[in-house]
Amino acid sequence: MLKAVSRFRSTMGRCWYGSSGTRGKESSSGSELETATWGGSPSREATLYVHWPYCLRRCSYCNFNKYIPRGVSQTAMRACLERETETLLQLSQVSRITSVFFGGGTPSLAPPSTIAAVLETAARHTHLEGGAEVTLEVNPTPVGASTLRDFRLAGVNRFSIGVQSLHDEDLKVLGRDHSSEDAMRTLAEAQCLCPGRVSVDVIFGRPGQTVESWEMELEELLSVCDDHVSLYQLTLERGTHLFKQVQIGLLSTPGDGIMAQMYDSARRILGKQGFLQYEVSNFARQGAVSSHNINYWKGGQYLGVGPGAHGRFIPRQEGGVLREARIQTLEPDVWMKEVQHWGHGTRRKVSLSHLELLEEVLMMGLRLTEGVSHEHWRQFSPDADFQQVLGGSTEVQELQERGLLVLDDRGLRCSWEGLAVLDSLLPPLLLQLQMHSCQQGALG
Ligand SMILES: C[S@@+](CC[C@H](N)C(=O)[O-])C[C@H]1O[C@@H](n2cnc3c(N)ncnc32)[C@H](O)[C@@H]1O
Ligand SMILES: C[S@@+](CC[C@H](N)C(=O)[O-])C[C@H]1O[C@@H](n2cnc3c(N)ncnc32)[C@H](O)[C@@H]1O
Ligand code: SF4
Repeated sequence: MLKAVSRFRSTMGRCWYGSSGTRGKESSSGSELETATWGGSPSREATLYVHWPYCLRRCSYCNFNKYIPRGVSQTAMRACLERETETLLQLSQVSRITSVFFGGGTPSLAPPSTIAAVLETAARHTHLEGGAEVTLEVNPTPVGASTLRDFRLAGVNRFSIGVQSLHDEDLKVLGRDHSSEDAMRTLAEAQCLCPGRVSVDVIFGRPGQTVESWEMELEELLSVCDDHVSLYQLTLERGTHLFKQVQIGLLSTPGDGIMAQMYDSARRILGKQGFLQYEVSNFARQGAVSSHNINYWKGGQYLGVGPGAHGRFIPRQEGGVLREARIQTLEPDVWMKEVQHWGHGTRRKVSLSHLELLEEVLMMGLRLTEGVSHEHWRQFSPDADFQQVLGGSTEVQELQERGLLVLDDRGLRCSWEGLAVLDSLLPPLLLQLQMHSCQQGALG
């Protein structure tokens, strides 16, 4: 049986936990090939991700990098975020920031002046266009109308609201500290401030949920929401409270078949309401796609600032020519000390080989409904097109014959059915890519 695509972890997770990140080399010995490969894209451009690591409490399902604040110095935190932004901008020699995303944790707990300060720092050192997408993730509880307005004034022009569910009982199980009424109010306030640029995050596959109740809940949400919806299938993360509750039999989550039905019906309902699916978990109408997240899926450069933030960029100031995968120190107090001392809190950096870069382009790009176009692939792989790389694989051909994968004059993409089982399609594709790369190495 085909494995369903994990509609959460790999959706965003691979943006920065790329497999290649753990296999790359710690050195950064460049090669002509890498420079040429990456040279095809506008490498002086990047997006900026800023991680706010604090939350008011821990949701039962979440294993993101977050901490309950105890005596945080807002002044020091702000200074460190500004300093690290400056350092990474200089290191990358990026001249244009095309979007900024404040994620977390709960960045709506940050003082709006801190958000403004980071944006001003970015604008001081690079070209940050007036219309560039600037997203802030918002938890429906702690933020009042005036604060959302303050964030708007600070430069935020897109809000991503963590609604998660419209059922109060389920919100309790998830350990959320807001009600569905709070979520509705926050959503309405956000829509007044940024019409057409408000997104909602919803989790499905919750304990006790049925396909019918999910369909009704989604219909209700779509009657009030704006033009962007992100649907995440609940992932039971080891070490979380929810994981333990399920392990000891206190709660149970729907089985794979039900999860697949929930995903399928959600896609149909969203489609009927005019939402186009543009990625495994993301749907937009009126063209309200998130340009920041699309940059991850299209293999663009990004800088990651703040505790635990991930980045992918070429450190040009150091003479680097290979793209590096970077992760900043996780623990906020330690991260702050490092930034105060060194100007940045990069804990780990590995150079990505050409093959690793291509693997990322494929894994990330196939999450998009449009897939990877020939033109896009050529930017990273000028010497071997899809036919040359994948043509020799009977397994890949079989996926095409079964109608899961499409390779045509537009490029490589998943079919409707294929997108739902993307995790099963990737292994043969990656294997073929690796074999092709080995053959080329042997010939060269
Ligand atoms: C890490 S949170 C940060 C934003 C904000 N603190 C919030 O909770 O809305 C971003 C999104 O990740 C999703 N998420 C986190 N853990 C998840 C899990 N185990 N399974 C599915 N989705 C998850 C939630 O939908 C959440 O909106
Ligand atoms: C799950 S996504 C939700 C995006 C949202 N649905 C939207 O449309 O804007 C956002 C989360 O991914 C994580 N994230 C995104 N980019 C990151 C990066 N570069 N480094 C570390 N975490 C990142 C953060 O935890 C953030 O809260
Ligand atoms: S889901 Fe959001 S609010 Fe809940 S613990 Fe995770 S980051 Fe914090």
